[in-house]
Amino acid sequence: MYDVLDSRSVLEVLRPVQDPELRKSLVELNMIRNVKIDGGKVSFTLVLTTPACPLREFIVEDCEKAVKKLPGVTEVSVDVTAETPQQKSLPDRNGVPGVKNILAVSSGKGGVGKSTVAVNVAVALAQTGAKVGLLDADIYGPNDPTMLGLADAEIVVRSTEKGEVLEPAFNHGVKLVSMGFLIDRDQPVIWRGPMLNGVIRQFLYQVEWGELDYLIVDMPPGTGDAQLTLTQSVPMSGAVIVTTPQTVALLDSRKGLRMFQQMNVPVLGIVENMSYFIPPDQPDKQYDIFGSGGGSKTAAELEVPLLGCIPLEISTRVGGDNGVPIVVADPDSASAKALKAIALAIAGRVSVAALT
Ligand SMILES: Nc1ncnc2c1ncn2[C@@H]1O[C@H](COP(=O)(O)OP(=O)(O)OP(=O)(O)O)[C@@H](O)[C@H]1O
Repeated sequence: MYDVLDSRSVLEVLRPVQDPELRKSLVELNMIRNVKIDGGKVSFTLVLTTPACPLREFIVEDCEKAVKKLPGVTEVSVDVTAETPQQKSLPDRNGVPGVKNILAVSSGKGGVGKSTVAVNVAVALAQTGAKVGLLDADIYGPNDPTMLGLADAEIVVRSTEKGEVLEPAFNHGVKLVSMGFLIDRDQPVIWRGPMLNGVIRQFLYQVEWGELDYLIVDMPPGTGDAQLTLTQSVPMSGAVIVTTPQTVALLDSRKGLRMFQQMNVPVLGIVENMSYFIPPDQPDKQYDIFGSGGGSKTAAELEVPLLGCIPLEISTRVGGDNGVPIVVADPDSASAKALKAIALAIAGRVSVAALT
């Protein structure tokens, strides 16, 4: 079929290979670059659309199989890198310079594990090599500093030509700015709309976030001022809604979902947390403490994907309290595996939305 083994013939055999999520040719998406031939050895770079690509191995295997079909090929070497696409811009909302995607982690009611999901998803994305920031906008319970092992960190304010800027704290590969760094944890704070508005905008635009693939915003529970400020200020790549299997939590998450939809923020999906309890002394057992199947039912009803279900495990709570998220403390636990899969699913959906 091909007389000579050259970069053109390599690109031609790779042309039918598709990105399974984007359903387009890798060659046409400019994901194959730098093709080199050395005797029978073919090497090239595969540029994925996110370092957290859930189908990385699958795509590499497809490429290798296709190129090995070329006569004369003795070895195929694929160097995998990633370029996360910038989300689509909106005419009425300015993005944050250097930040490619802003994602909200939200919940209809408190205590469902929203911060646990936000922190672990952020760390799991960073573990894949993505550049990640976490903005803790949960003014009523800013737990992210504790969960990320930064309870005693102090935020640095620097004066620059552009005015004062905040330097985020950093741990487990994630940059963090939190209301918790600004308020005295033992003092109740009454936030009025404009004040809250100002702080959220400051956290978006006056923080030295640098280059980020993903800025994850841990929202306060409910559908109040913070949600409005955020969705009206910046273009958002999407929102993830955390719920538990109970009916009340599900009803509340429906409200949250509608709010994002009204603000034209794509809802990437629902995460069901505390889906079932795994006793530490009987890891093969499961108890459906809060019922079962609620997350998938709501997801189906509202026509959004269920991104995953996270069990209730003592080690997840301990990881949060100790500042070592479960995806770091016990990466092989059922919760960590679920959280890592959720992080990859989110990254995959964000790339698809940006490129289609
Ligand atoms: N899957 C889980 N297994 C065990 N414990 C969990 C799990 N998810 C969350 N928790 C624990 O439940 C408590 C509440 O979780 P978290 O703070 O993440 O919820 P939240 O929805 O952000 O709450 P708030 O509305 O107060 O901010 C924490 O102690 C956390 O460690």
